[in-house]
Amino acid sequence: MKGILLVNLGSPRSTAVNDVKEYLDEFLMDEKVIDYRWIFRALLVRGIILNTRPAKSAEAYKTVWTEQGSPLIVITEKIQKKLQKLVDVPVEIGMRYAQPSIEAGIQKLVDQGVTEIVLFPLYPQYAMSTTETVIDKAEEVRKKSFPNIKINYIQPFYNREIYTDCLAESIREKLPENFDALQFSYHGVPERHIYKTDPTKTCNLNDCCSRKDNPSHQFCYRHQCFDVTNSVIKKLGLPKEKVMVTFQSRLGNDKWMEPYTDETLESIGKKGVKNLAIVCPAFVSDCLETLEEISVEGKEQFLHGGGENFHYIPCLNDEDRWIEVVKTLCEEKLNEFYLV
Ligand SMILES: C=CC1=C(C)c2cc3[nH]c(cc4nc(cc5[nH]c(cc1n2)c(C)c5CCC(=O)O)C(CCC(=O)O)=C4C)c(C)c3C=C
Ligand SMILES: [Fe+2]
Ligand SMILES: [Fe+2]
Repeated sequence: MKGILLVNLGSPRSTAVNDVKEYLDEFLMDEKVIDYRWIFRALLVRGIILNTRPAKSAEAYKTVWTEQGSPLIVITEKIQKKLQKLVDVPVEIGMRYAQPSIEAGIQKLVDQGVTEIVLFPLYPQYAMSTTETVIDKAEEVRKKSFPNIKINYIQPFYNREIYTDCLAESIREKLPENFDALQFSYHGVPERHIYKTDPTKTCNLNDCCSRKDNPSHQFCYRHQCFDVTNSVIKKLGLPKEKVMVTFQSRLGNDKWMEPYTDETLESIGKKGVKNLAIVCPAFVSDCLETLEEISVEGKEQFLHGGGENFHYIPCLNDEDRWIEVVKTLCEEKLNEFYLV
């Protein structure tokens, strides 16, 4: 029997500082997120970051937390429920960090008689810190606890027409009538991650990411962000001069991909962008990074820098057209089981 596991990043179990600390410890001690040797990672995470960040992050989580819990988990559950109505195989969810874990999600499927799983990492673009770590974790769990099940992974879907059509339509409906610019703010990654995962060692984090057809693109997060932006603005008929791509949420002292979202928001008001629309297509579901960092902090930065109207465009969340895309991508992979 087949089944589907939807995997998202995960959130702390509550907004208590200790729960946030436990979550950040698991997240940041992942070698695909902070890719230093264990001892240096532990010194940085446990010796520095976890002393101050949990309290700050807990305050931020409090501002977005709902009665049902973390927005990211609540929305992932909504996607699961809607998808379950459209497909005739069991659908469960699992989080890369904290609960419900990937292991718990697989166990639920196995308890329903599932032996072949389509696992969907809910990230449009590939990154070592997203898709890759999800697959690593799922393989670790499979080998340890479920050696007899098969898992078929859905690959990043940034360049699938059904996805970019869906995103473009969603943005079109939510764009305000008047805006001077549309900003695409993607979660950032350290530049080092891009070089590290480039099998061709040709990406220079510059023009090569915007070039067409380069073998490095399959593992280039930066290219994949540009590709989504280009597809969407073409479908919306927007001129490039009205569009910006920036990268948010940097952490630590490494050089992260530029330009930075916060610096851009602080400066564009003075450059004449008074009415801004902003969208975050690295996330399929709204979460701390969109609801607090962009909608609250980002808005303040923009207004402080001379901007006047800030319009946040929500993620795809549980929109019906997005659930149809999820269904199609899952069904393609479910059908592959019949081919082997
Ligand atoms: C969408 C893709 C994501 C990438 C790429 C990514 C890389 C990445 N993130 C951190 C550090 C943090 N991220 C945090 C929150 C967070 N990150 C993503 C997604 C990506 N991260 C999401 C969806 C969320 C929100 C989770 C939620 O519960 O809503 C946090 C925790 C919050 C905070 O303290 O600010 C950290 C820390 C690194 C270091 C990294 C790449 C190396
Ligand atoms: Fe992150
Ligand atoms: Fe590139």
